[in-house]
Amino acid sequence: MKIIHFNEQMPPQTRPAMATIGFFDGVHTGHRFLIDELARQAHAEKMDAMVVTFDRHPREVLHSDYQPRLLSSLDEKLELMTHTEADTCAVLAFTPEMAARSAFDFMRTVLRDKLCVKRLFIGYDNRFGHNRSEGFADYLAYGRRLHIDVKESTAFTLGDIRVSSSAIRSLLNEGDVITSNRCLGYAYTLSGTVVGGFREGRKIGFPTANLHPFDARKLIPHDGVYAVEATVEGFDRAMPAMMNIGRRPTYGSFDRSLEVHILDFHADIYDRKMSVAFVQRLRDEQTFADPAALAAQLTRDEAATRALLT
Ligand SMILES: Cc1cc2nc3c(=O)[nH]c(=O)nc-3n(C[C@H](O)[C@H](O)[C@H](O)COP(=O)(O)O)c2cc1C
Ligand SMILES: Nc1ncnc2c1ncn2[C@@H]1O[C@H](COP(=O)(O)OP(=O)(O)O)[C@@H](O)[C@H]1O
Repeated sequence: MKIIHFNEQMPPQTRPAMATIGFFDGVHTGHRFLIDELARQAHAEKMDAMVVTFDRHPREVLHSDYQPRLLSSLDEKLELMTHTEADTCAVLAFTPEMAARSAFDFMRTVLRDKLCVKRLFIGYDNRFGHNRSEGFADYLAYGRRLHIDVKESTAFTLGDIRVSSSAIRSLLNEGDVITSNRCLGYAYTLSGTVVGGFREGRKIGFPTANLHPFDARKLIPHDGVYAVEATVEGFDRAMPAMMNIGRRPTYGSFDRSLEVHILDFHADIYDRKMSVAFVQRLRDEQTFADPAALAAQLTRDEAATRALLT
């Protein structure tokens, strides 16, 4: 897949494209359904299948009160896009100038003149252009003037769930990683660096690698204990592990931390990159009478993790 970092000075694309536009947070099953249908049509007509997206969430630039936590960083999104049938992903810097453009101006100067878009698929709930003030009927009318064939795509559902980034955020905020993973089509993952903690873990026989996420904007699932698959830089396979997201109440009250104990593993991994893919939530975080009681529970959590992952 070709990645274009859009800028005003770039020469126009010459290959006619069928495109879709959106933030595509998480590149979930609904996004992939839309992109793969677009690609099928584009390839049948010998056109480029193009995804047009933004480098950051519009709300971040517009300083909106509600800032959604993200399902994917830009790097993760581009990596996920390589697993779709899209030929090209055009990444636009979402700047205040970009936000100020009208939908018509955007369609004319960016989509038609630079990206050579001939057909545009717009998600059933997608809006773009200044203040998101227009709707599908307007895009259709602008498309007629600009010779862009505008199509509306339908909602993708899995059983009774209408898959959307916000629905998946809600599921992760409730700790329902099983349903969120079904909607995503892959296991939700957090990546970061292993940093030092309080050195209590090893005293109770459960050393924990503390994960410091690369992107502070990523969504952290609901507090609690999870079975996860951990991948550590320098080790070639995913390893069964258990993770606590919380404030370690047994030891006092602390900021939220992400602590991962990898099963059957003994190595110093400070400063390494680590990714954890969520598999299942095991329980709430609890306050134990003492570290020995915590250790006894961790032994039970380990057995549950082993039963799930090995
Ligand atoms: C799977 C797992 C579950 C945990 N559950 C709890 C818990 O319910 N309550 C708690 O106070 N600490 C819990 N912890 C312990 C803390 O997350 C942390 O590992 C411990 O305080 C040691 O921290 P340190 O490694 O930074 O010294 C759990 C740890 C793991 C790995
Ligand atoms: N099985 C394991 N799972 C996670 N980390 C481990 C494991 N074995 C050794 N380690 C190492 O031990 C460190 C954690 O030890 P711990 O006593 O919990 O201290 P701290 O959390 O303060 O760093 C990890 O960062 C890692 O380098």
